[in-house]
Amino acid sequence: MSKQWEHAGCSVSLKLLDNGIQIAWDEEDVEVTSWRDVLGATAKESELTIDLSPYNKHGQRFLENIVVCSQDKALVKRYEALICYYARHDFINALPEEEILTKIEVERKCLVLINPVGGTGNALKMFKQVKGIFKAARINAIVKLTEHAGHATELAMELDLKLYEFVVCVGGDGLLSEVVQGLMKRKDWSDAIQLPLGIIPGGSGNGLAKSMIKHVKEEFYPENCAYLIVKGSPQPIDMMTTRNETETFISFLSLAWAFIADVDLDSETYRFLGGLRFTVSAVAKVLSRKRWYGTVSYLPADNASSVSQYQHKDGTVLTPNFLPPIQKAKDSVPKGWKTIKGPFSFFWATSAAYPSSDCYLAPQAHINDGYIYIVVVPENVSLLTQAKLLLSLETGKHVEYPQVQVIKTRAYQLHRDDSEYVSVDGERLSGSTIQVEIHRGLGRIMSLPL
Ligand SMILES: Nc1ncnc2c1ncn2[C@@H]1O[C@H](COP(=O)(O)OP(=O)(O)OP(=O)(O)O)[C@@H](O)[C@H]1O
Repeated sequence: MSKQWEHAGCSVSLKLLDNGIQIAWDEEDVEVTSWRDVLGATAKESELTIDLSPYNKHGQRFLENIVVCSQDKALVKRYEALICYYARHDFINALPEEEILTKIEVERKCLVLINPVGGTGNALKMFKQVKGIFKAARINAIVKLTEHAGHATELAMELDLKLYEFVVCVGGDGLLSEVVQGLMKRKDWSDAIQLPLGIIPGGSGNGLAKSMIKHVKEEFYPENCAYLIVKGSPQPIDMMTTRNETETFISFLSLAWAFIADVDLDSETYRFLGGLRFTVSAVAKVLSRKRWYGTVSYLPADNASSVSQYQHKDGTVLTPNFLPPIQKAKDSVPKGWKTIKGPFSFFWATSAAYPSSDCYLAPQAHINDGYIYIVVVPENVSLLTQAKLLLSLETGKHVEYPQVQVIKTRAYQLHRDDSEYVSVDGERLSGSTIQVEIHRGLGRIMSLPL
């Protein structure tokens, strides 16, 4: 064993293997750190610092480093380049070593938008907690705090798309939604929406961050979300045309009506209660025995297997494939669609498994499977059943109740009394008719393969 390196005063051998970085003190004393936990490396003279992000017993990632030294400075430089490359790329399918070493390293730069008032107002503190992960992965993070509602939309509309590799939102789903609206309002929207986004959960709902982290079997901590961004690559994410008679909105997560939307709205009254406000508002709503009247029509998933990628008409407009013209939607439902009428006890549609971090609403859903999952209870249920259903949302067990229908679709429309609250990715949408159609893989998000 050739020991060209020193670690903590001992001679060691350092090897880059297909399963990770191996440090061996002798034949028996060998330690391998998986490439999955390696973020990068920095050479300084004869010293090589290898930055790692392993996890503790709770699955929370943290920063750690190994420092090794060699008198051979060319070797130190060589290992720096190779480790940085293997930390980002698949080792087995990697380029030959000599090719990696001749590659000119391009600076990785991202824009980080922080909503200082999102959730409990902790987003800035949260970013400070995770920014070392960006540095260790050699990503230059340019930070901007949003100054008012709508600011992220303005920034996304003006953004030079060539400036950043990706844009990270430290805030809730509402902040990411603002960025998406800004990108989609641009003339070059079809290029702009390909700008990869990332999310660190500094809001209240944080549904997208939770859905992504669960898909890749990581635990839901800000550090793990940052890790997912820096170790990840752009992955497709579905987005939805969501429209009423007068406006079109692009959503990526959910539409809540009935019980959930009302609880969300009413909880504002109880803001002084902090995190408890949702529970208090939910209990009050269950006891009120309110039911919601309306009609839901949808295209069954089986009838739509061949299409619903997205189309740009004349290169300018994002055009739905399945939705009927909204003006006629009230009087006729397209052929092959199904309709269910209320009273409803529950209605929540989502394209991700978790529309909110504490609700495992659609266990089957995947953010790029091209489907929307409408979870609906189209009947009156007893107070006890309703309470049980709501309590089982956290674990996803609600889908086992016979009263719960999970409808898989690519397009649907909802008619209901306009005075009733509907929220789309946390934002209010009015109109007595609302139509939604999913566009598979319209956007991109930074993650390990989903
Ligand atoms: N500086 C600011 N002052 C006031 N409002 C802001 C500011 N920056 C952003 N906002 C608004 O805050 C809204 C909500 O933000 P965000 O989504 O980050 O948090 P949240 O609503 O608590 O979380 P979630 O959307 O996950 O439920 C955004 O839609 C945006 O319009």
